[in-house]
Amino acid sequence: MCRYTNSSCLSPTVGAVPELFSSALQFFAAAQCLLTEDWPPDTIVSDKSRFDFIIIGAGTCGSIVANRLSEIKNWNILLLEAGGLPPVESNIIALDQQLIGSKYDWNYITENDRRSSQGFVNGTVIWPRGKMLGGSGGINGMIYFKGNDFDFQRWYDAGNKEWHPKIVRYFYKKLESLQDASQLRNPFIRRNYGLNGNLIINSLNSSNEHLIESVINSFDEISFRRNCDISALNAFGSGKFKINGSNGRRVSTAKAYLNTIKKRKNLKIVTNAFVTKILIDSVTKTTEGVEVEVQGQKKTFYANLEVILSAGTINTPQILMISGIGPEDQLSSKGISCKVDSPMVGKNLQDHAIVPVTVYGDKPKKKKSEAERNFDIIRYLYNRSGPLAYISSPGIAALYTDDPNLPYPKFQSFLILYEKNTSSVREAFEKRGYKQSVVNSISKLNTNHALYHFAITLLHPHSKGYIRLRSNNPKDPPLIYTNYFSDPRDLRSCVRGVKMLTKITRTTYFKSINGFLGRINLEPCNDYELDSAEYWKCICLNLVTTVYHPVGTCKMGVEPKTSVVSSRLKVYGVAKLRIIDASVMPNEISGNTNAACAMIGERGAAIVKEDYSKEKQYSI
Ligand SMILES: Cc1cc2nc3c(=O)[nH]c(=O)nc-3n(C[C@H](O)[C@H](O)[C@H](O)COP(=O)(O)OP(=O)(O)OC[C@H]3O[C@@H](n4cnc5c(N)ncnc54)[C@H](O)[C@@H]3O)c2cc1C
Repeated sequence: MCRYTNSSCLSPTVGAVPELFSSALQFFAAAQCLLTEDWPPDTIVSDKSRFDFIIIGAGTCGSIVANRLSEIKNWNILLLEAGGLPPVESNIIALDQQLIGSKYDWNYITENDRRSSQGFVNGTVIWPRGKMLGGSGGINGMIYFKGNDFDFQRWYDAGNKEWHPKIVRYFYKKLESLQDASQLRNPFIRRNYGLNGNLIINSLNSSNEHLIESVINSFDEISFRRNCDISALNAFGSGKFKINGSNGRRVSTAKAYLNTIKKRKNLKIVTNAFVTKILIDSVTKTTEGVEVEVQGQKKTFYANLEVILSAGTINTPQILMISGIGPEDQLSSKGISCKVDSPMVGKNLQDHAIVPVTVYGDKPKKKKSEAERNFDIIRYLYNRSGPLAYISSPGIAALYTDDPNLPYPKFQSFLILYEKNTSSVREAFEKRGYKQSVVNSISKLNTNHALYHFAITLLHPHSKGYIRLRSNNPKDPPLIYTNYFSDPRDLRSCVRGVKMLTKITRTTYFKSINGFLGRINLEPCNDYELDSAEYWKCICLNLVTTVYHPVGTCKMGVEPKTSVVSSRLKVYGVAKLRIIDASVMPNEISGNTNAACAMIGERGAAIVKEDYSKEKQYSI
C-alpha cells in the first residue's frame, strides 16, 4: 500500500490522516468491481454438434427468443453471438454514449448519396449497432416508447394476421415489469403496463428537475400538451419518458432474459461466435445448420428443427445474401450461387432520421467544480445515485403532429442539454461526424450560452433505403444506402415539424433566459434567412442523421415478391429458417424501437412454440 508522506499538504502529519483517506479511496476504487454483471457462462461446443434450434445473435430479440424456447425442456437451444460479454461501461446508465465507436459497436458507416447528409465529413453517417451479449440493447439510450396501435394496425392490415394491435398489447404486457412506485400508484398508468415481466421499466429523477419542468411547460405552451406517461401506447404530448434501468444500471434483454436462466441445461450460449453462413440444401431448399467462426476457429453446427436469425436490421439481410437468399442479380454479381431468389432482402430500409435544432439561453450557467464531479462518482459507487445513475439527456421528449386528424404522432423531439461553455458540445457533434464548420458554429455559441439541442425525428418516413453486399466476404461490412428524404414528402414534413418546435423560443421560460435560435454554419444554407422554411429545408437535408432505429430490411408480408418472411416469420422459399428481429417490421413505429423489438422477440418465440404445439395459439 502506498504511504503518503504529505509532501504537498501544509500541515505536518503523524500518518493517521493520509492513511484514513487513502484507505477510503482504495475502498471506492475497489467498489467498481461490484458494478460488473454476473453474465451466463460461455460454453465450448464441439464442431458438428446438433441442436433443435440455433439462434444467430443475442441482441434485444435473440436473448428473449433463447429464453422462451429453452422453457421447453426437451428442446436443445444454441445461442450464437458475434460479440463478447458487455463491458462495465454498458452497465452504468449515464455512460450510454461511451460504447459508440468502441469494439462493442459494429461501427457501420453509410454510403455517400451526394444528396443528403452532406454536412457530414465525407457525406457519410455513423450507424452504430451493438456487438455483445444484449446487442444494440447493450449500447442504446434505454429510452422506452411503445409506439401506437395504428403502427401495428398497419402491419395487420397488410396481411400480417399474427400482429393485430390487441395481440401486440398482450405481448408488451408479457415482457414488462413497471417498477416506479409513484407511477404504480396511478391506476391510469398502472393499467398501461405489465407488472410481472422480465424487462424492468422505470422513471428517472434527474439532478435538474426544476429546469426539466420549465422545458415541459414550454412544450405545453406550444401545444405539445403535458402528458404524465408519454412512454405509453398511443401517447401524444410532452413529458418525462421511462427507461430500461434499475438501481442506476442498464437492464438490457440479455440481462433480463439470460442472466435469470443461467441454470438451464438445454441452452448453450457461445459468445465471440461469428456466423459466416447459413447452410441450405440447394435441392430441397432446407436449412441444415450454420457455419461459424468461434474465437477464430471454423465450426459447423446443425439444427434439427430451425435456424432463427436475430442478427438485426443490417446483419440479418447480409447473412441471408451471403448464404444464397436474396435478389438473384445482386448475388450473382458477387459470385454467390443463388439458392432462393428473394428480391426484397435488404430493401425497405427505414430509419428514424433526426435533424438538430439548436436553441441557446442564459441558463443553466452553473458548471460543476472538479470536487463536485468527483463527489458525483463516489455517490454512484456508494449507492448508485447521482448523475451517473441518470441517462445522459434530461429524459424528456415530445410526440406531436401537424395534422390534428391523425391518430398517431408524426414527430418526436427529445432534449439534450449542455451547460454554458462545455467541451461536451464539440465532442458530441464531432463524434456524430459533422463537418468542422457545423461543429464550430454550434460550439461557438455555447461559449456564452447554454445549449438546448432539440433533436427532431420524423417518425413515419416515406423514404426507403437499402442494404447491399460489398462482397461475398461475410467480414466485409455491407453497403448501407439511407436515402434520407428521397421522398419529397419527408423533407416537407420535417420542415413543418421543425417550424412547430422553434416556436419554443417565444415561450415564457425561454424568454426568461433570453432564448434564441442559433444559426448553424453550413455553406449551402448560409444565404437563407434564419428559421425560414428554405433555411430548414437546407439544414434538414444536409444535417440529417440516424437516431439508431433502422428496421424493415426483411419485412414480413403476404407474398415473397414483396416481402421476405411470412406473418409467422418464416423465410419464404426455404424450410426451417425464421427471422425474429427488427428487420421484419414492415413499417417504422411511432417511437423508439427497442420496446417493439422486445415485443417481436416475445411474439416471435410464442409463434415458434405454437407451430410445434408447445403453446396454445394466441387469438384475439
Ligand atoms: C446507439 C443506439 C442507441 C439506441 N437508443 C435506443 C433507445 O434509447 N431506445 C430504443 O427504444 N431504441 C434504441 N435503439 C434501437 C434499439 O436498440 C434496436 O432497435 C434494437 O436493439 C434492435 O434489436 P435487434 O434484436 O433487432 O438487433 P440487435 O439488438 O442489434 O441484435 C443483433 C445481435 O446479433 C449479433 N450478430 C450480428 N451478426 C452476427 C453474426 N454474423 N453472428 C453472430 N451474431 C451476430 C449482434 O452482435 C447483436 O448482438 C438504439 C440503438 C443504438 C445502436
